[in-house]
Amino acid sequence: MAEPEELMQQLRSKATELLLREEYKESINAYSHFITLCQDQLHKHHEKPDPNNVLKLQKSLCLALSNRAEARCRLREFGAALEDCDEALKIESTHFKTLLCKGKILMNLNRYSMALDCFRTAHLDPQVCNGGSESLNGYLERCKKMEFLSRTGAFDLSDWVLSRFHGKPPELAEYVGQVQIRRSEISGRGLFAAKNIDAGTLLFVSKAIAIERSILGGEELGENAQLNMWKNFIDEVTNLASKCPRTHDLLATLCSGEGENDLEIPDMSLFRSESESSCGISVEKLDRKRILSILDVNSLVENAVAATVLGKNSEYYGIGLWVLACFINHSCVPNARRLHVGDYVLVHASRDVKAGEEITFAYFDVLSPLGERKEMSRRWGFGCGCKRCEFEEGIFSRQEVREIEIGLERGMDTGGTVFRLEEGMRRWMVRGKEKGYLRASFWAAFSEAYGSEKSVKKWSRRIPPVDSVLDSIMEAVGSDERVLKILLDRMKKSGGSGGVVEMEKALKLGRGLYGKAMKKQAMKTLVDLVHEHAIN
Ligand SMILES: C[S@@+](CC[C@H](N)C(=O)[O-])C[C@H]1O[C@@H](n2cnc3c(N)ncnc32)[C@H](O)[C@@H]1O
Repeated sequence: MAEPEELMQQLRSKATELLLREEYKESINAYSHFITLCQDQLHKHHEKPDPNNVLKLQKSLCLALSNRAEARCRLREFGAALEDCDEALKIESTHFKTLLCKGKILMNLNRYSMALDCFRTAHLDPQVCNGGSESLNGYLERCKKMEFLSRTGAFDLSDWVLSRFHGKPPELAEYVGQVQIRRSEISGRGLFAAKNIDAGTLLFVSKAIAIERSILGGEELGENAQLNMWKNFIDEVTNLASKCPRTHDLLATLCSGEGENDLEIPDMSLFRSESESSCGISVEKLDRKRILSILDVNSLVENAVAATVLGKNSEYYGIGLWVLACFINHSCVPNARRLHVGDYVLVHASRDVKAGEEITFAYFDVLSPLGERKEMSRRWGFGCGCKRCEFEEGIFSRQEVREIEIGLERGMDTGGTVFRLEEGMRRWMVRGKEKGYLRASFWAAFSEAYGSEKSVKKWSRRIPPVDSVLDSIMEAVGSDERVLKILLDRMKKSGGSGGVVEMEKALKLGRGLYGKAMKKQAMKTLVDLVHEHAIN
């Protein structure tokens, strides 16, 4: 046997063995060596053609490229893996193994319809009849489902919720609904509703670029453990950005805390599932320092106050990056909430939103007074200038409001506090939504006063009915678990499940909290879980 051929034989066996042993890096090296030799041989044949040998070499090259793509795919080096697949398909356009691998890569990149094309072409291969069909059919079916979901946003979590999160979470896919990125009056860019949207409507579903999770030991996660998580998280994102051009370019669209108002408005197509691997704009290469700043400004904690994590217990803490969610600014009168399911975030309207209105999250607890919110937004690195903060600046500077705050700190009767505040609002001519703002700011007093039987009895003639208070808070700050809990407690105390009107109200709150991805029966189960304190 001629020497190069022998070497090639050895390299091929070694590369295959390493691939089977899941030693992907080493396998890639061996395949790369083999591929170079193969290409050299083919080049030589170009000058002195020997059709039989050329065919054999081309077959070997195609298979080697396909296997290297598989190894690269396992290491999540999707960009390079796709290039290998395309090279292999240039040699043999219907190569079964390559089409299967390319389909899997495209699914990982959320390019479902292109993945579907690959699986459909692979289906035409005669190999399908020789045992390859089972896994292919599995991928084909999964991909069809994901393509449909990403196009329609028809997610339904009902069965999983009804089984109280037993079993695997339902399959999700990335989806972008009626939203647009535009210049924001709040700060930099923001996400906006492209049409009128009612409470509970899904705005988008996004898969995390990366997530780092930990189980809480005791009450909290220790400082060291937190630092460690943070470091691992930055390492993972940096590594992914270096391997995947699309991830890199998506990260490059995010703000790093500087020059926010001069940042470009990215095209929405970049966030749709079928977008190209790279966004095509020339961006400066991100270094670790810049990635760190980007993560600092944009990462989200899964179990934050304005989020619900389904299917996990409360002993759990996770930090992650969901790109489209990074364009949502904060408001103390937010209109959107997020639901975490596996590695996906589902963002929905938490109350009715008008076309052109900015979509906003609560970055921190908005059921707290102005001073506390100011402190929390300072920690985030900005001063919030939303309309509620603007209105409350005037109100909180009043001597009477200061006295109420001090009274509360000193343990003043909460029913009395509510009474004083409601009286004050009448005198200061506070009307409509603004009443909801102030009630939300004094939530601690309102929840205690309306949550205690004794207090309700003592003050019921002098303070407004709980329903109108809860309605106004919900209208101001959207749905919140704590508001729902008070409503459910009242329904229970008034005997059983309460009236139809109250149940409808609870379900409406539920839709604002968890979105419409659940049928009525599943929403009832969720609402029950809230009452049993089993969520968050
Ligand atoms: C996740 S980004 C939001 C999108 C950002 N505006 C952009 O253009 O990329 C978070 C940053 O937006 C700004 N921001 C968000 N909400 C704000 C608010 N209510 N007031 C002032 N700045 C805000 C802050 O600079 C914050 O660090």
